[in-house]
Amino acid sequence: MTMLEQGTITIHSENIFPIIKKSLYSGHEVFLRELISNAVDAIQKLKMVSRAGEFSGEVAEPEILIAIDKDNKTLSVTDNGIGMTADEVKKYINQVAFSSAEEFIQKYQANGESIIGHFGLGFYSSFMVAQKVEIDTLSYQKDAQAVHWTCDGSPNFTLEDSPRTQQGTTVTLTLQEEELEYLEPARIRQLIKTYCDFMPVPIKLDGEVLNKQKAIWRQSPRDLKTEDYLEFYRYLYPYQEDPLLWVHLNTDYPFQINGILFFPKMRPDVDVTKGQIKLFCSQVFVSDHCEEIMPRFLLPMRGVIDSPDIPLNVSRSALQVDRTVRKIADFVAKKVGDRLNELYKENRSEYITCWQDIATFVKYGVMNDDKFKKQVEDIIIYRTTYQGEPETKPADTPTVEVQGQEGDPWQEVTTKPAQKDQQGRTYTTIKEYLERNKDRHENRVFYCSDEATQATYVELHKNQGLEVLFMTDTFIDSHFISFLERELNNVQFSRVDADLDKTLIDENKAAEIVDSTTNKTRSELIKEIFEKALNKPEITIRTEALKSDDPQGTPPAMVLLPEFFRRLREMNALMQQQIAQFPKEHTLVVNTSHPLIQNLVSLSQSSIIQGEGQSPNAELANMICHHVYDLALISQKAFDAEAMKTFVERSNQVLTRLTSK
Ligand SMILES: Nc1ncnc2c1ncn2[C@@H]1O[C@H](COP(=O)(O)OP(=O)(O)OP(=O)(O)O)[C@@H](O)[C@H]1O
Repeated sequence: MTMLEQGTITIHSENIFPIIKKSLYSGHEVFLRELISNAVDAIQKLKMVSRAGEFSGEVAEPEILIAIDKDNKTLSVTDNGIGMTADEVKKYINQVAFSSAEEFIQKYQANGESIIGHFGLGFYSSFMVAQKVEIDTLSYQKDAQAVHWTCDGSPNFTLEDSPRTQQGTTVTLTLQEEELEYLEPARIRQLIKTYCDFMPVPIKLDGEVLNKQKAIWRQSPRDLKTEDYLEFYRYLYPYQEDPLLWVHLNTDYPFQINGILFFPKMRPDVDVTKGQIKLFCSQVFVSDHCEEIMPRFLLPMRGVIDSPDIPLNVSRSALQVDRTVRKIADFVAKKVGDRLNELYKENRSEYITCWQDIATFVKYGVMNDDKFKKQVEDIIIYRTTYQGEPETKPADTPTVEVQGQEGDPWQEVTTKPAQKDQQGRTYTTIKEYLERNKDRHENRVFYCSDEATQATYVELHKNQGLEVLFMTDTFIDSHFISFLERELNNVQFSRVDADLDKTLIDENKAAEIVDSTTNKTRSELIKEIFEKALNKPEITIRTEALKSDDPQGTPPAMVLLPEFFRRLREMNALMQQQIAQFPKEHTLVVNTSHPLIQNLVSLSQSSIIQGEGQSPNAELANMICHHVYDLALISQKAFDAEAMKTFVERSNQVLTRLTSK
């Protein structure tokens, strides 16, 4: 192939200039952020040259002054930084996209100070709001001549000598008619607060310092106390409850990232899909939407991330695919995982206190991020009915302390970290649960998803020594249970009201014959009584003698919802965005050991003697069957308005009947 020509693409500044002015940044207001960033850079650069011994003069107390002149419609920003010579203005200002940063950093090796600007574009954002921009500047260099640069928004500029005697730079914008809002001090204050609050130089308007300056995330965690973190959190999120836990990010390699992430107290009104972390670039606020940068499961966290390595001038959707951004997201997730592990190992009781607030997003993270899962899977904890091992020495052990040997059981108990929360409730991991219960019910986990409605069932399990885990987070736990079942091969989760474990049933009592004429067992008789009274074919009546030292302590009847069918219903309901209704088809377990049920058998039998039909005892027995069933439903909160009305009416009738004897 013959090459016809080789060359450089030419850009006509007349055409490109309007595009830069209009489309460089999405919001006009960022021009102020850009000008102030340049001013901060100029001040930092002066410090650097001074340190390098290249500036013999006195470095004045750094400051940035904003001045508003309503009559002339001008807004100006003055710094006492490095200034520019005529040559520098020609080089850095007249050439768009030419920044001095690289050269500067290479020459002076930034030491603590970081330079914000990098692209050589920021300054031109002032044309988004100004019809004319002027620069008046005097360089720090010996015998420098001050210069004045003017540009009216066309690609033409003028550069002339200036009478300025003060070292530094003033940029003056004559605002366009439609941008006069930037002449309002309140608007300027608000912009400084938003974008420049943590910049390390005081920014003044009418003598008043507008910014906080202290960016504690740039400090070493070693120099910060708990109160510093809390004060910072309160500053960022006023009127919110204090956070329980935070992670201080502080790294230079492979990318630079600083920040503090707080785990907020979880409240039902927190929108977990909306990021609340503020994104900074070298202490300059960029955005409070960092959805593209943070792993989704960490979105509910709050705080600050500051990184000069996040490309800020590209579109936000491009951010999601940016490799550095993805690496930063992984890094943040890893740091969060590390912090949780550290707390779990070093301060278990604090971990447990925090758990309620962090559980949701830890679980969400585990389900969505494989690396995070590997990091934290062993520190996911559940509240349990297990009371833990004794924490104090048993009474019969000698009071004199003997040096424990390895493997000494007493030593192991006492050195085990605390597993209880402040209310004395015990927590466990799933591995500990499975290990502890493997002889009684291998690979089976009993759980409770709602303490109020499943209280009876939990009690029943507890009394028989079956350990129940509380997985009561409606938002995440049902998904998490399915996830765990997939992860932990062969392990099955059964809700306490799904079925009755054989350990809960007294098998011997079932076959006891109580009706000599018909040879029916008590169980058969009770089943018949209930089937007849309720007359609901969709309900399966099952009779069991529930084990207990005190039969009064067990319920006379309870409703069971088989695990598989219940989950299926819940899933269907979820897909149709409805709340799962209580299923019509369910099992009613009648407890044949309960005195009430035994009395019911006697009552029913006496009614037969009295003769069937409308005998008063038959009627009462019938009412009691309904009542027992209703009580079982009530404890599952499975009543609608109509059922509640019937229940109250019947309660009154039963009581009237009983008191009339
Ligand atoms: N107040 C100032 N004092 C001294 N030099 C300045 C000042 N403002 C701008 N400059 C010079 O002009 C150059 C270009 O500025 P500009 O804001 O366009 O880009 P930048 O700050 O380098 O990068 P960015 O586009 O990321 O803001 C700067 O690199 C700096 O050398």
